Amino acid sequence: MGHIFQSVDAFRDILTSLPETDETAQTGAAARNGQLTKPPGALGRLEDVAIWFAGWQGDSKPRLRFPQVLIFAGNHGVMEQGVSAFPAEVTEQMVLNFQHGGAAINQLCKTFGAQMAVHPLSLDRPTADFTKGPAMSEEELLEALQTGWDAVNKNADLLVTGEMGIGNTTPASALCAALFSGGADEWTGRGTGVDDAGLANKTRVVAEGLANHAGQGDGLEMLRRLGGRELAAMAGAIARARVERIPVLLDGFICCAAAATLQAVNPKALDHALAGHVSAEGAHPKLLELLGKEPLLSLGLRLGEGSGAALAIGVLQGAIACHSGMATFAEAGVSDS
Ligand SMILES: O=C(O)c1ccc[n+]([C@@H]2O[C@H](COP(=O)([O-])O)[C@@H](O)[C@H]2O)c1
Ligand SMILES: Cc1cc2nc[nH]c2cc1C
Repeated sequence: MGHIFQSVDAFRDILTSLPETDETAQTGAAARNGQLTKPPGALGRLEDVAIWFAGWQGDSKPRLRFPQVLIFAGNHGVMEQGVSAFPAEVTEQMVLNFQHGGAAINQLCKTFGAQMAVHPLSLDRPTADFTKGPAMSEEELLEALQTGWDAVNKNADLLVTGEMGIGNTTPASALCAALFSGGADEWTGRGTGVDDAGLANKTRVVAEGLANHAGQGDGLEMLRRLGGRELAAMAGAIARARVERIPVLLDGFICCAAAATLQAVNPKALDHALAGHVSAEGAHPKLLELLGKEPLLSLGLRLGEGSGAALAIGVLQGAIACHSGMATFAEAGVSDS
């Protein structure tokens, strides 16, 4: 559904009436799963994943042929507060690296046959420092949501949203602290690797953001005040995928914080999404628990750029290949008890 949003409220409206999974396809997939040549439950979580995917694809024997990986990049005014182990210019340098095929995500996309696109969002115009005022204006938030919305290929059958943005674990932590209970210290982690003094400084910055903005509006308003362009673009893409009934794999802490802003507006907004992995960022396990998402992988990654979710494409490919390709007991002439 191509759509030009005239306002953030128009985007908010879309979140109130989202399509649901196809129950018939899901029930059909569950029935098929029960007839496949394996002991019941022997493929463990792969079985649940295939049935879930069947529901969103609307086919009890689904296919996964066209995974899309979208990487959004943004810069952050809050970097003025010294919140990262790396300088802000690395965001743009990494965008060039993505474009030249030299990043981890390029290799993972090649490995799993995913189409990858990189969307830098006004890198020369960082968001405002949220300790001084809202990170974005309404117009800036809207532009980033629309970029994410437009980036989704409606012919894709799986979407991974990833990000690149030096400093962005700080807005992600501030968003979590504002959307859920728990103070700045519970939600703030080391990101790219700040030392103890850096972590204390970051926690102070998150606490200031909370003091200035928490409780001043819904999930999307928090995204405007405390988030960033790449987080908003991921939220826009995840929402678009839902409207197109394209299943989503969420990546690490920043991606999940962006997704949480949608769930804050509509508790069912992430029903079409699974957590690709749990990252090593300190608060990611707690965030996943609050989102009600059990991660598919736990490999100690803390890279971002969609990498953990891209790896989980392989898990989905395996789950769907088994579900749709295996013979039933009757077809194979195997005794079922
Ligand atoms: O995905 C994660 O959980 C994750 C955890 C820590 C860091 N990152 C990546 O590192 C950058 C943010 O870290 P920082 O320390 O600059 O806030 C950003 O480009 C993210 O993609 C990503
Ligand atoms: C080099 C580098 C690559 C990244 N990819 C995603 N976040 C990143 C942060 C850094 C610092």
